[in-house]
Amino acid sequence: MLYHVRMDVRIPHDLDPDVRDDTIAREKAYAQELQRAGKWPHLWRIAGEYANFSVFDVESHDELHQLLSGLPLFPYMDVQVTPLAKHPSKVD
Ligand SMILES: O=C(O)C[C@H]1C=CC(=O)O1
Repeated sequence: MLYHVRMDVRIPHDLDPDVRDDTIAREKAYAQELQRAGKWPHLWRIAGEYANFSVFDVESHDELHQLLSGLPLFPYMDVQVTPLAKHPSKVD
């Protein structure tokens, strides 16, 4: 199942810089692990924003929720999920 996900990162300005840097480093490692596993096939920066458009390829809503809620930056993100269905005009 494919899901389009928009993540807007909103790290509080008063967060300890060491905590911020560690969280961002752990986020990168986690994101790259999921990409290598084929679960996160698209990750694009939204130009001019601390936000991304992503596509996740997972088995279920529950798996998506588990992966998203495991993001180290999850407490500092607004996340919008859109389930994707096949378009009837798409050429395979
Ligand atoms: O920077 C972001 O868009 C947030 C998040 C998504 C992947 C990652 O490494 O950080």
